[in-house]
Amino acid sequence: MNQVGDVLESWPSDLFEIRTTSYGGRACFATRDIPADTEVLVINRSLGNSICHEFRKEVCSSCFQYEYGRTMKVRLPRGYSQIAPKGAGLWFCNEGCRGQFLSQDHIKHLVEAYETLEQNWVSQRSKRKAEESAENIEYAVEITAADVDRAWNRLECEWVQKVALLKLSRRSCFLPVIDEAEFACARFVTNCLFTLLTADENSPQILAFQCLQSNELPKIQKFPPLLQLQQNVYKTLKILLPPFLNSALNIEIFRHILGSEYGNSFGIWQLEEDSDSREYLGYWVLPEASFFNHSCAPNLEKCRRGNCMTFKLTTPVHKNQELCVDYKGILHLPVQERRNVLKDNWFFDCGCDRCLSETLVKKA
Ligand SMILES: C[S@@+](CC[C@H](N)C(=O)[O-])C[C@H]1O[C@@H](n2cnc3c(N)ncnc32)[C@H](O)[C@@H]1O
Repeated sequence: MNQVGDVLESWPSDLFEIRTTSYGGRACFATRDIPADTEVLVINRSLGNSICHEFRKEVCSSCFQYEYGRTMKVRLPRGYSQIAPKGAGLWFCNEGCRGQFLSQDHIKHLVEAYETLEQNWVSQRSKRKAEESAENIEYAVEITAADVDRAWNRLECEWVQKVALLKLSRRSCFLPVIDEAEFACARFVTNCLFTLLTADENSPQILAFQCLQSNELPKIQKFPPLLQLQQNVYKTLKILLPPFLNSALNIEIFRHILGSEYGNSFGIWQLEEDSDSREYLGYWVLPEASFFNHSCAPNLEKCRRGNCMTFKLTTPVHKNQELCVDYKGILHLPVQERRNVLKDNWFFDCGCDRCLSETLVKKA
């Protein structure tokens, strides 16, 4: 994986740079005095996104518009009926959004891949019902890094190599029956592979992605069934993805996509409502925005406009001051509760100035 130095060469903003901190890995620091309300970063393309299963017909696949439970009106145009007779699980709020989505280079490969996953999802319906009631798996108490590596090595040696020797028509016997979470995850990884194949490999987005911190181990330790979920998704994609996207799929990239997703994704929230009543529609990964650390006294606010995300200063900052966001909407909580939320969800002990000063006051 790349070093941050490579990312900085083509960094999209000259207002801040990435440096290593003493308390929490890398973070972003202002390169000059900057006034309040400045947008320090604007991102127009995600590495990948995932819409929660229950919202997939109700959220625009292009701008994430959500209209209070109404199914989106616009589907793929007639010209796509050959490669995507079931509509590839894509819904749009209007033809402009559909046009924008379909205008991406090589988009037919993504549509074809989504359609294949969609057809598999529908065809497994009856098997899924039978499996759901049969499931009763026990998991080890504490999984180690070596356990995770071993599980993937086993999959590579015993499953990938065996399936690769089979004729295409025989491979479907080795398809796992997947559930909603696995289906959504398969679409997310497909979306990421598409971006990795079609974006400029020297773009800040791709270079930043390669440097993202992975939280694979703490996440699997906290939710052991995830390892099985990931392997089911990998098997599904290895068998079903058409050649263009399959050419980019290997275990290393797959683990990095999911490992980095766990600590670096941003929620996609309904826009029209306030923060107490808005729906959580899904999430997306924005690698260039993933070097902002959390602070319980942040100076940046995130704002989504359609499929564009901006990071704007809420106060003026001085040269060398750190630029931070609030990861979880927890600023109103007492210090120990904030720290528990961050530890449970993001696996870190918050080292921000506010936590340090409030903890010291408590101890004094
Ligand atoms: C989105 S990344 C931010 C960039 C990260 N520091 C890096 O080097 O890639 C989130 C991770 O940064 C670290 N981090 C962010 N905010 C922190 C804080 N307030 N205190 C300690 N660690 C923090 C944690 O390891 C967290 O999982």
